[in-house]
Amino acid sequence: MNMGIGAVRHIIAVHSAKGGVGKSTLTVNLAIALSQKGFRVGVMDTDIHGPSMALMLGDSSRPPLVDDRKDAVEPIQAHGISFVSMGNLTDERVPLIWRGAMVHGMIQKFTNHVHWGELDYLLLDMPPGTGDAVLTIGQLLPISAAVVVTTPQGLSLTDTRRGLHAFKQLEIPVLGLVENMSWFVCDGCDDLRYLFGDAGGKALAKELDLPLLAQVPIEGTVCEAGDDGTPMMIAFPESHSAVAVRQAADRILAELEQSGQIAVFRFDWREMGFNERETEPPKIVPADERVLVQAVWQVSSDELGVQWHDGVRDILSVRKLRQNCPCAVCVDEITGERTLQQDRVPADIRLKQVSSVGRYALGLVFSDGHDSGIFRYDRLRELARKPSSV
Ligand SMILES: Nc1ncnc2c1ncn2[C@@H]1O[C@H](COP(=O)(O)OP(=O)(O)OP(=O)(O)O)[C@@H](O)[C@H]1O
Repeated sequence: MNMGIGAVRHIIAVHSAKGGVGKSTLTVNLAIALSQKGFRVGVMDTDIHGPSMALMLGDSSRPPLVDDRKDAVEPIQAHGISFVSMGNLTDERVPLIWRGAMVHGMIQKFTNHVHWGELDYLLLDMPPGTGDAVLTIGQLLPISAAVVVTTPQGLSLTDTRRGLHAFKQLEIPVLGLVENMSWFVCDGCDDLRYLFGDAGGKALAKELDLPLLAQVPIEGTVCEAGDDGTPMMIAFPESHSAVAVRQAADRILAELEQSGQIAVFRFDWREMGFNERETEPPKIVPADERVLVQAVWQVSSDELGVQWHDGVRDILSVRKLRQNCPCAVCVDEITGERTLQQDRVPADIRLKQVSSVGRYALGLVFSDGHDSGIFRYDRLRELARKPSSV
């Protein structure tokens, strides 16, 4: 994916339906486990209301500006990974009570104004729960896949299901569950003891039809290392929890490979001037041929070009797009009937803005001010093949 600045191959969301289950701890340690395998890894702390990355990675400094630019910063480098967190921009002890719109703005800043450079994996420490913030992030970023963290005591089927439903809506595949604080080693006898029996995580995974990627033990060293700013993958690389996190990282890579998941590129542009018709897409085509949409470009003032994964190119008239807007204002949600009167769409309608929505759609803003249409790629392709009347 092309981020505002830099290129990221895969974005992986680490999520939990409930707070306090160790999602941030696992995000950081998974990121380090992946970097120890030789990958270039970044972490974006999207848990804006409760950022903990700066503390866990032991660096609360401000991100440095890129050269002499005022609008771009470098991510902070710590323990072999890059990261940004609100914890580097505000005092972590001050809770942020922000409205959704500001969360949206901050994610855009973390995406467009951070010089991530070339990354193999960008891990997102997601906000807990299944609220708006998760949907917003899923729509703003082309997330390749998600990993769900739970604990034996947090094994709430209903909550986890709700979380999974949000990912399904966003067409983000879930690679599996990681059960944290699942077991411990008995001090006296070295036996493994499961806090609530070893079947909990397995049963939940079975119930949800997801792989159980790892069961991470509860260990004092995890907490200690997190509080000290040196994550346990570095401070205690031979601990039971480090071994389990390495196993989770291996499984994530394997599941990602097996599921055939691919990185999707991100784009966001406003109306631009042009002198001639551009029938060739610009050279922003990712190498992977499975990417559903390889390029989107402005062919002329009233045409949009799309190049698909199979090399097929379509040129869609902007007026036809506006006439076929699928939003609830233009189509009756219950009957499915089009309420927008086709002939009322001006002949000279233009596009003001085009952006990718998550990994599945285009968001279009038209010159008549209409901005609520989300055009799914599959429907767009169908539309391109419909006779041009409507
Ligand atoms: N396996 C573990 N063993 C011991 N302590 C752990 C383990 N995992 C996490 N912790 C501790 O549990 C606490 C909560 O962890 P963390 O902040 O990662 O949770 P979270 O799910 O990200 O929370 P939030 O919902 O606030 O974002 C921290 O003090 C952390 O050190």
